[in-house]
Amino acid sequence: MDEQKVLSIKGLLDDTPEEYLSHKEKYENSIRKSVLFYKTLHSTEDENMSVDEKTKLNFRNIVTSAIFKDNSPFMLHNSMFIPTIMGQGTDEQREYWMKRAKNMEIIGTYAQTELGHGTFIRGLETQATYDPDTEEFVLHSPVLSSYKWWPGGLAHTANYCIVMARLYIKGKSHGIHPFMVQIRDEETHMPLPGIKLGEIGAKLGFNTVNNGFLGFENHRISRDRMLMKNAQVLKDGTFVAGSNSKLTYGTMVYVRVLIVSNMANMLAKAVTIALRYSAIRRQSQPKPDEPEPQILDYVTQQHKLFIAIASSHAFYMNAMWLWEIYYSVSLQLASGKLDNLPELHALACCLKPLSTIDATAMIEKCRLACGGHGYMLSANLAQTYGLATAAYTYEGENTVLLLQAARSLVKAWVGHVKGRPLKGTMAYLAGDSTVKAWDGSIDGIIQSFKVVAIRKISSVVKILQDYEKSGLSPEDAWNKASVFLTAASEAHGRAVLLSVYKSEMDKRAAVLSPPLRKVLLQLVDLYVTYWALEKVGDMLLYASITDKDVDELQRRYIELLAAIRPNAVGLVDAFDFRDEILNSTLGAYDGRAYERLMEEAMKSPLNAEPVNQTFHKYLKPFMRGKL
Ligand SMILES: CCCCCCCCCC/C=C\C/C=C/C(=O)SCCNC(=O)CCNC(=O)[C@H](O)C(C)(C)COP(=O)(O)OP(=O)(O)OC[C@H]1O[C@@H](n2cnc3c(N)ncnc32)[C@H](O)[C@@H]1OP(=O)(O)O
Ligand SMILES: Cc1cc2nc3c(=O)[nH]c(=O)nc-3n(C[C@H](O)[C@H](O)[C@H](O)COP(=O)(O)OP(=O)(O)OC[C@H]3O[C@@H](n4cnc5c(N)ncnc54)[C@H](O)[C@@H]3O)c2cc1C
Repeated sequence: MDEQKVLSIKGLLDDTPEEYLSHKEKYENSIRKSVLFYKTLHSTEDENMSVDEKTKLNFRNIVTSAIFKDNSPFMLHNSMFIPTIMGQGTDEQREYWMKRAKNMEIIGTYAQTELGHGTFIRGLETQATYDPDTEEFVLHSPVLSSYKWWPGGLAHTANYCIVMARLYIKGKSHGIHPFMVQIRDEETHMPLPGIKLGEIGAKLGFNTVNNGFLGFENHRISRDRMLMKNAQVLKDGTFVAGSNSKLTYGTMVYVRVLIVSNMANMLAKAVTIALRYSAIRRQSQPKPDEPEPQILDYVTQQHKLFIAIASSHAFYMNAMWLWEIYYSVSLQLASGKLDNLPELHALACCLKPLSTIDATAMIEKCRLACGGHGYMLSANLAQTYGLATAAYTYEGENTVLLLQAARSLVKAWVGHVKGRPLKGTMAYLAGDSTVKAWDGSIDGIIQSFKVVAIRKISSVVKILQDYEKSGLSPEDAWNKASVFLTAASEAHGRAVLLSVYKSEMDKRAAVLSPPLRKVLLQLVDLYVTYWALEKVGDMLLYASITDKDVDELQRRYIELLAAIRPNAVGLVDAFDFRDEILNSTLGAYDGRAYERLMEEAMKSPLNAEPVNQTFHKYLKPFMRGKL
């Protein structure tokens, strides 16, 4: 069913703006709409759809659920609960649980993070102790810090949950494994015995996702509730290890890839709002005898916004490219071939951080570009920022992931120096690490970014080796060099983002009409030129750019802004967001921002009466000196 039909469903859109609801009302309203939304979508699903098709439809669920201005309490059900069953369950477990989950007979979440640990998965404390006498696992939260904390939908929505817990058999720890746990009665929705559930409280955003906490008091589950695709516990308690303990972390890689495409979507929404508003907003009078210009004609405004359009395209192209790698590695993993998993992990550890760092910063810049009206919640820019900035932290905090990528880059470089061949997205590290003369072409600039990455990686390896020669342990050397390790990962990520965007666009250019090709390639040029100027220090240090070249780059950048200006509104219209999904007084297609701002203002409960009751209760006595 297309968005048109979905969005026309009565009751799906809010009469009372969510901003004026209480924390509890926001959640209850979001449940009401999520149920309406999914019922509508599921009522149209063709039962003959393959699982893959349905999964894609669920992706659309998640994406279109953005109309709630926040994310749905069902978000984790689709984005992690179902993918974990798919990726970590045996065929039999998949068959049973996927049917129930996809029909929404059960609602699930993914509980890994604890009050005391988020990044350090090996430090998780929730226990799953195997009892061979009863063929059960005993789930227990030994201390407060072991309570699951953060999972979306956990507080009041989900009745099942994938719990990542430390497996103990006969007193021995066998690491972290996934367990399917029913947490609420399917009829009464009451928490089951030995299970403590609750909500973690109000947050910067995600306030309808129902993030919760979960504690176990010796809660028993049957043996078949451990998802046993990658490792097994036999009836007698024998532990059968998987081919690679990190396969348990597979859902995280999947979601990190999903996040890159989601950042493309979030940034596209924000720049659509800000750019459309910039086209209708007129301000100041630089030329006395002319009317106030559109603020979009200020080059500083173009500088704030056009890079966001290009970045959304870049993230989308990189996400589609990364999805292809993900699917291919997933097929290889299914046949026991693991050797490309580290590279996929390293790529996700670069692109998820860079896309979330850039998107968060550019969404905030879109808000700032709208002046006072950008500060209104009715503009839906603050909420979009709140959703995007969460992705800096969840699914692997960005610094930690960049350090993970550095781990792979350092290993690859040390291996290369010893003569081991480099492969895949790291093959360029074997390339020439000096730029003879600055080549201001787009391909030349991208090559310079690769040189910057090579030089940063090789120099941070030298720093590590010098620290270790000085007597530091590898761990202390690593920590001491970690600022430059993350810088090396960022440089690698930049080189990947730029080169993939360019190459993916070049592939598509051949089938585009000449006018469309011209505009889209202008965005590629803008993106590459913008980042060369942003990283001009690295270019000066490693890519032999001169001050004359920089001057040329700056002039080219300004010309690109001017060239894109005539198509700017068309470029955001091409994202094709319906007004209901933008959900913004500033970004509506008809450009009636002022009327919409007033309409929304009048919905404030305070405007229901001309004099608020506090005047007579407090103000008047106060002003008469009688308080
Ligand atoms: C409205 C539209 C919405 C659209 C959808 C958008 C997406 C929706 C997302 C839902 C929103 C919110 C939900 C959020 C959920 C969560 O946050 S779930 C919890 C996520 N938590 C994490 O990601 C924890 C991060 N920590 C880690 O990944 C690991 O602990 C870490 C990488 C830090 C490694 O820790 P260490 O203990 O230091 O190291 P070790 O465990 O020994 O591992 C190092 C070793 O293992 C390899 N490795 C690590 N991780 C992986 C992996 N995932 N895959 C493959 N390999 C992995 C690593 O390369 C090292 O290998 P080496 O050979 O030893 O070098
Ligand atoms: C909106 C939101 C939704 C979430 N949803 C879920 C969910 O559904 N399910 C779930 O399981 N979890 C969820 N999480 C939790 C999320 O996965 C964790 O917050 C995340 O993994 C970071 O862990 P942490 O919070 O413990 O931060 P920490 O790891 O404590 O990070 C704090 C600081 O310490 C630094 N740091 C930590 N380790 C290192 C290191 N080794 N080297 C250098 N610096 C380090 C970090 O860089 C950071 O600056 C969610 C979080 C948010 C914000």
